[in-house]
Amino acid sequence: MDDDNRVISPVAGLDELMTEEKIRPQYLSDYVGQPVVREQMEIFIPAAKARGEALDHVLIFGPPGLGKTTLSHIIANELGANLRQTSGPVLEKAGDLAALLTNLEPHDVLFVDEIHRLSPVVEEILYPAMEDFQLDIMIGEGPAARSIKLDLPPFTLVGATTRAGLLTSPLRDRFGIVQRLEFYNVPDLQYIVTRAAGILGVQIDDGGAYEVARRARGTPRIANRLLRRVRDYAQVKADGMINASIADQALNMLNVDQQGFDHMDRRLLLAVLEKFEGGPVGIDNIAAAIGEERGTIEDVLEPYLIQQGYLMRTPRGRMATRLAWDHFSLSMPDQTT
Ligand SMILES: Nc1ncnc2c1ncn2[C@@H]1O[C@H](COP(=O)(O)OP(=O)(O)OP(=O)(O)O)[C@@H](O)[C@H]1O
Ligand SMILES: [Mg+2]
Repeated sequence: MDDDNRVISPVAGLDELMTEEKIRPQYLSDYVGQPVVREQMEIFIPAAKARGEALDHVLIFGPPGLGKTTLSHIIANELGANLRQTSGPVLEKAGDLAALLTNLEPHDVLFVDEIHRLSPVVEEILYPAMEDFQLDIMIGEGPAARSIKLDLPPFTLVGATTRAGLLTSPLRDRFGIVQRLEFYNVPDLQYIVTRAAGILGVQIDDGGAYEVARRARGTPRIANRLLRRVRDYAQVKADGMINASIADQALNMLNVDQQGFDHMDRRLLLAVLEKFEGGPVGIDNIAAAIGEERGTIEDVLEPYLIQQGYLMRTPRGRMATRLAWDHFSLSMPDQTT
């Protein structure tokens, strides 16, 4: 699909996962931005450690690329615990989860990515595991089937999801700590770009880092990816050094506009403006109009447009704001008529 090739797609590409590991912050002190999350975790983690207990279960939600996986790694590092990773769609059978749980050591962190995609049978197993560190599982089939109960070591479940609204409420209620990640501001992204450049050995000045940060859709993953593409450009078209003008030229070439929007963002906004007169228009109609899945629009495309004030969510559907009309130099229809 179109979206996979977006240079500003917040979703990680396969080739990207390796570089991401290299630049992923390891401790809270390198976790830039997210002041609320940091402040809270800097209290909860040492407190649990001092009591010699497992940290309460943590739910992390936020759009792709904002640092959910990173935070889960940091939590394990800060606790000095092992991190076991899995994800909702991978755990097909109750036994898959049971195998993971019974192999945990006390105070380990079990990271379940895409936790909203757990199957109901697996989710059922998770409830007593989270609440009482108990595993309740059926062994065998038919008349010989019996249920067994096992004690589990105290552990911390860290769940990540792009939208908290996708979780069932019994699951959500079992998390003692809920952290919502926000889009990053430009100074924080500039810091992230500069730090990544240092690790990757890329030469960039403040103006260059600022330009990359400003056009990164509030998302560290995009900032780091734009940095790599701008580096290529600087290498071929200049002497390798990234300054504001090189960054600007490279980003223009990549079709990332001054606002950090790319063709997908523009297509969505233009559809709302031109095909639906600015809305309100239902999300399914937008999806049909731009040939994109509803879930992608909700998780990936619109959160940033909403946060930046270009799009609004209303009970009757999505509506473009004046900013959106102005961005495309279109005149807003008179609302009073
Ligand atoms: N707070 C941060 N400070 C510095 N770098 C960050 C921060 N958050 C994320 N990053 C960088 O952004 C990259 C993407 O972050 P991460 O993989 O944690 O996102 P995610 O929220 O798990 O995304 P997805 O929803 O796709 O799983 C990481 O490799 C890391 O380098
Ligand atoms: Mg992740």
